[in-house]
Order: sequence, then C-alpha cells, then structure tokens
Amino acid sequence: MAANHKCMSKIGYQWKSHLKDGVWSYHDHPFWTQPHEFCDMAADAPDLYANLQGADLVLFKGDLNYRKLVGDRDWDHTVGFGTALQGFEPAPLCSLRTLKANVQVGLQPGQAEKLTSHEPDWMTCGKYAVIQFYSSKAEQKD
Ligand SMILES: O=P(O)(O)OC[C@@]1(O)O[C@H](CO)[C@@H](O)[C@@H]1O
Repeated sequence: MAANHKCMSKIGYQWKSHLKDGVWSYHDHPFWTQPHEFCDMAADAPDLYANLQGADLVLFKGDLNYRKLVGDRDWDHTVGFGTALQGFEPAPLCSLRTLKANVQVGLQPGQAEKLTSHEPDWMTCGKYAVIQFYSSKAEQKD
C-alpha cells in the first residue's frame, strides 16, 4: 500500500486530531530504548511500570519488543507466553509481532518441528506473525 493511499491519509488526519484533542497522549521514557528486558522494568523504571499498571490493556508491537518481553532467551517453543514474561505483567498485555529472530514461545507441541521441516528459516524469513495475549486474571494454559 502506498504511503499516500487515501485510507492511510485519513488515518493520519484522525490520529493527529486525537492527539490535538487530547483523546490520545504521547509519553516517552528512556527505558523503551535501553537494552533491558521488560521483566526488569519494575526495578529499573518503577515510574513507567506504575504508569502501565493503570492500563486496561498494553499493546506491544514489533519483533524487538517481543524479544524484550520474553528476555531473548532460548525458550522451548512450547513454553507458555506467561512463563516467558518472567513476572512482567503490569496489566493485561498483547504482543503483535512479525517473526524475525530465533525466539518464539506459546506454540503447540510439534508445531515448531512441523514448521522447521517445511521451512527451516520460519523464525527469520519474515513470513510468519503472531498475536499473543497474557493476563494473569484470564484463564491461561500455562
Ligand atoms: O516488524 P517491523 O515493524 O518491520 O519491525 C519491528 C522490529 O522490532 O524488528 C526489528 C528487530 O528484529 C527492529 O529493527 C524493528 O523495529
């Protein structure tokens, strides 16, 4: 989709007015660009963690944020997303990610092996994406 597509342009105007009207607000924090995994946030950036605790849902976008969510560890693919978060749960959270790095949790037994047999570079080829949700209050499998 071209950047000047009229739908994209309309969204741009809407988002701009949401910011102008105070519907949305923008907050930066140095923690986001530091190399910490997110399970360190409560200790390293308690003000940010407390801020997120006030949210109904926290959305994370992108491969790098996913890697920080799960600590970029060599998890077994069947380890639950909640386990891999290692205590990071300021609020219910959802991650949207296109796979670009060798880490992925929350798969069914045999799913990674099946993918590997068909497409050995499935974690880095950029063709696969996942949406994963975690809430300690919701019923989880792990
Ligand atoms: O999916 P996208 O939005 O193109 O990239 C997401 C991203 O986190 O993945 C890369 C790390 O693997 C980063 O350079 C980039 O910001």
